[in-house]
Amino acid sequence: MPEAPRDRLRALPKSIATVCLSGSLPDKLEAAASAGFQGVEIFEQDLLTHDGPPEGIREMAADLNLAITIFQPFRDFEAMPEPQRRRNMDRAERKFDVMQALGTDLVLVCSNTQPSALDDPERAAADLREMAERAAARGLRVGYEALAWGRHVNRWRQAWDIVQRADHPALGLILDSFHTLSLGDTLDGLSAEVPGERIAFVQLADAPRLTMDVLGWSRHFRNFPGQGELDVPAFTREVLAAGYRGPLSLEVFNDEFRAAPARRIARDGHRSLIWLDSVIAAPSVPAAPLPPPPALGGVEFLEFAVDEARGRDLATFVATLGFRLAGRHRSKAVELWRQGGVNLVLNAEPDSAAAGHFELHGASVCATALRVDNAARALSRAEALLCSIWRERVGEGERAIPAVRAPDGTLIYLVEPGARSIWESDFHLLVPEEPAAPGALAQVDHVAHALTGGQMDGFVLFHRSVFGLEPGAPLDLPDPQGLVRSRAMADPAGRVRMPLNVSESRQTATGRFVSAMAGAGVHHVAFSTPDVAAFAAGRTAPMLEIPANYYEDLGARFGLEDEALAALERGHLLYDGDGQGGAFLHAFTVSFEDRFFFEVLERRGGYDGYGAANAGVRMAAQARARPWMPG
Ligand SMILES: O=C(O)c1ccc(O)c(O)c1
Ligand SMILES: [Mg+2]
Repeated sequence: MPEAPRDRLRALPKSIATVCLSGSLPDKLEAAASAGFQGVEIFEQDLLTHDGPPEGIREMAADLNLAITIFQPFRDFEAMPEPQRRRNMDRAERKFDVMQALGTDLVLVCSNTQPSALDDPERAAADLREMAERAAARGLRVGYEALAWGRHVNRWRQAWDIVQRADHPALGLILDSFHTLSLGDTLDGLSAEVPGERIAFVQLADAPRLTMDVLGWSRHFRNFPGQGELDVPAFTREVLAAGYRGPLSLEVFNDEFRAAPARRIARDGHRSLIWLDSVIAAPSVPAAPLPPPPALGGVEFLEFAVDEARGRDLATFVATLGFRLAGRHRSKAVELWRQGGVNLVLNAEPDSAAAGHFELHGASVCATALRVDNAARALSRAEALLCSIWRERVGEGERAIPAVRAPDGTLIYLVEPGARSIWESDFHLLVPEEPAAPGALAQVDHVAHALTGGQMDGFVLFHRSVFGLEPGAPLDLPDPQGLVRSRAMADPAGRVRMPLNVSESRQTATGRFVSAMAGAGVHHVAFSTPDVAAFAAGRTAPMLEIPANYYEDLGARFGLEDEALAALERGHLLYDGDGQGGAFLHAFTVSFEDRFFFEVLERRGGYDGYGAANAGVRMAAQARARPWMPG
């Protein structure tokens, strides 16, 4: 019986190129092994800069149980005129010496980029045949990869044509998802044209869609599968369908990755392959290697780390938005503030996860609780995806809520609907539920995060793989003090939404937040209401002032009546439309100590975005506004 693609992937060794990781070569090997990889690609540059013989690398890798899957790259080899041709053969022999010392049998030859290279597939094939013959004499193999910017060879079909012409058992084809997908090519037809055993090696990388030269794109902006916008799952499916059985190897050139701790990046890399494994499954495959992502029912609560004084201030602030004290924890210094389906937990309990967070970051969101259909299953998925799990100590009779630690160190609690709510089991509830006033806040619509440079890809992968949130297209938002890059994550039903913002500048709204917070965290929380006009009319919250010019322009852009514009302006409301009858009305509070702020919004007619068109106006207003101060 033919194996299902998914089962094949699970059996394939997972490898990562040393070029993905920061640090010395021993650091890189150690990080790859600790993240659970079985193999590494050794980049020549990492070997050249290493102070020690290749035999030492071989031993180090063996001690870590890492296979050296390939040595690379070997450049500008094929189809060179003489005398370079002869010199290249000598160069190859010297690389073979290194490979034997390293203990790897495969070398990657990438297609020639030299202007002097001949446009002659027969010559390219003859050169590769000779190289393969020399390799075979030592028990080694050669793989040929088309670089997307190769002088004459840049598509996998051209590389395969040359490999076929060379017709040597020690020469195979190397496929790299970036080179194929960046040119708009696919592997369609691969399994009909290339026998699996002729594929010598497979490299995987994703990337954001950028309009720039492909070399620069490849050298600086690749990322791990699931972090970018290329169809790496489709690519991988084709490779497996062709019968390839070798390693799947991550090869990512990325400036941010190379500036980040190697262990974190290696763990993200392994997580990306586990995720890939789960999404390439054909629907007909029965056994899931990963429990499916949870069905999400929204945000059950947000927990703020405070001390007693900050807790009082924050309570005063949220009261202006209509929240009421609804309960006190049975055994801890924790209050519940509630409105509609929104629960805000103010945690001032010493010696708790919240207290640790407060020490480090000050008043801020330390945990988000998601409503999930099955907490145990969600937890086992998270564990399989290399996440760390947290269990807070609980008092007698209180409910233990399991949590996953997010990449910023905050907790994500998993709350399952139960016979007794966590509020009933853990809190003395104070006020009975009342019917909602007009304009009352109903749900948490989205929780926006501010990230420090280099954190975006890790966050995207974490939320995509663990919770099944899908990333939207990356957006550039203009702050008066610099650029904010944004990407919104949401579950398919739109119940959990999480825009992620990152800024290189410390002066933008995002950058100031990250400075104030000493790290990444929740930047703002948006609440939905069925009637934002009623909210605005009855508001006592300190809202962000919006300049009159904004409303002038709005009238012109959307053809709104003067009456409607005046109402928006009175309510400090921003407006966006999706061109399909959907509309978005939203207003912002000033910030709480320049740390975080709240948004109140109404979605109409299926509007699915976040008012990105208004982000520039909001950020400029925030640059002018003073934070809210108690009293
Ligand atoms: O950027 C490069 O030159 C380069 C080298 C080797 C590879 O395998 C590759 O994909 C790119
Ligand atoms: Mg490659």
